[in-house]
Amino acid sequence: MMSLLINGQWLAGEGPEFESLNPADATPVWRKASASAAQVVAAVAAARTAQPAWAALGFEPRLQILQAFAAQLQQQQDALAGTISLETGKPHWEALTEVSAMINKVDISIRACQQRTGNDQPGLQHHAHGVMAVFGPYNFPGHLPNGHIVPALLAGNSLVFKPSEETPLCAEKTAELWQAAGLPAGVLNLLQGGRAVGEALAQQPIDGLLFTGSSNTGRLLHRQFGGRPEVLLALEMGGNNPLIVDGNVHAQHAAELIVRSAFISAGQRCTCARRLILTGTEAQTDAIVQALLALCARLILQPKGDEQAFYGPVISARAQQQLLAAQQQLISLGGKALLSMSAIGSAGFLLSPGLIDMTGAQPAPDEEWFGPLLQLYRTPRFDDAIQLANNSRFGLAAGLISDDPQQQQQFRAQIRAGVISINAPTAGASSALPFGGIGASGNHRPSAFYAADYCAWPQAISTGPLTHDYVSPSGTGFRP
Ligand SMILES: NC(=O)C1=CN([C@@H]2O[C@H](COP(=O)(O)OP(=O)(O)OC[C@H]3O[C@@H](n4cnc5c(N)ncnc54)[C@H](O)[C@@H]3O)[C@@H](O)[C@H]2O)C=CC1
Ligand SMILES: O=C(O)CCC(=O)N[C@@H](CCC(=O)O)C(=O)O
Repeated sequence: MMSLLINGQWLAGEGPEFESLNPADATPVWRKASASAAQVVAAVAAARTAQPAWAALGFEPRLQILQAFAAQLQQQQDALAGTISLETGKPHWEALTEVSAMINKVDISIRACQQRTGNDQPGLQHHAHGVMAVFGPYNFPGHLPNGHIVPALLAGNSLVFKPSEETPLCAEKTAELWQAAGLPAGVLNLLQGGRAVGEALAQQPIDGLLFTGSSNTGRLLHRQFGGRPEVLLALEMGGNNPLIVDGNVHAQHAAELIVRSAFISAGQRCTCARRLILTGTEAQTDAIVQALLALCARLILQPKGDEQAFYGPVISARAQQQLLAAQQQLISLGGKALLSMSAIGSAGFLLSPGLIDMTGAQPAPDEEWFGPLLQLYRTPRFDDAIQLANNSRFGLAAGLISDDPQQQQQFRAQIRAGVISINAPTAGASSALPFGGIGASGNHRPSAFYAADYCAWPQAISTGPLTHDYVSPSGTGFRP
């Protein structure tokens, strides 16, 4: 069965078979063969051959193909959302917002490319890097790889896309839409497979690697790229995101923002809040906790991508077990389960939300647990809350819920995170702004609006009239 797209041809993989499952009931969705080492080499060679003509085509014709892709997405919106929902377990309404983000990415990338790396400024032009590899995560199998693919193609690069092994069908459907949009053969190649295929691709003679995924994998890639400074490496990684809440705010409003920050997508967003830090008096923090618990009790959780559900299952049995083990670890460190996260149903990987009070417990590991597990810390003083929030090796997202202008000002000045929110959910970042973290969350190559920057390299041009004046008779340093 055809699983790879190389030089415009759908081919059967020659590596080991693997499958993706529907997280709602653990039934198989996609089962095909991964790419062999030789097919990885062939995909990069196809991209290398196709790239010069793609770059030479010019900005306008490339832009038209991107717009045709957006039109394809528009036409297939419901079907693609169905595939995303099937393979990730997210509710259909949420998968539809993911496809909308993919559509909007095209116009935003065109604006970003013109503003940040346009060729109409005197003395400056930009060139594509050449062949870029794109590695995608499972949580947004459409939108997040698309956030690299669209700007990279617009800039004139050719690509080899290696999606997450959890979501091969989403990638296959997206690649079909690129073909239908008229993208020339070899400009976007698709390789399916897991870690082995990723490692093989990273070792190829590519010009850039655009990665969205976990901090551990990003670090491995960074190590693998040691000694290859000429290869562009853009790493978008995870976070251990704090959300500070001032005890003076309306408890119900705070609870709604906390739930949207921590539990959207079953906590499977890199921007989800992981550490809730409540400041204020005991009575104030108790009121917020009570409102939060009451709201969590009203959450609609469905194993299948139900239209009504707030969130669906986590991606796999392994993820589910890791999250339950993480909760156990927090409890063994002295955490109190105010809401115990537990597996729901006999099939599928649904988890109820968890809230563990870590106040006074031994320090929790500074890890990203990618699911609906929220740690709670109470501290009376706002200064301490900021310190606690910054006490992480990560620096992706951070939130503040407070009406106090002074607290807002202090938060803006002192918080160490690339994506911050004030009285808004931590998740749901804008594509029209830069998106990336500091510390262990990235390598200072933010994506979204700034993706244009890592998709092209600048060339400064000096021009002058061709005269003899450079070596003038009166010029310093020359004999008349
Ligand atoms: N900062 C950001 O923009 C975002 C970050 N993420 C992060 O992604 C993670 C969830 O996604 P996952 O799919 O679990 O990430 P992951 O790191 O397991 O996988 C990402 C990609 O890298 C590949 N890969 C894994 N090991 C590899 C290796 N040794 N060499 C080469 N390639 C390898 C995978 O097959 C996949 O295509 C979370 O940590 C989350 O925070 C997710 C969304 C956005
Ligand atoms: O990449 C963009 O266009 C903007 C960033 C974005 O969409 N972020 C999303 C999802 C990322 C994640 O958390 O996995 C968000 O902030 O919700």
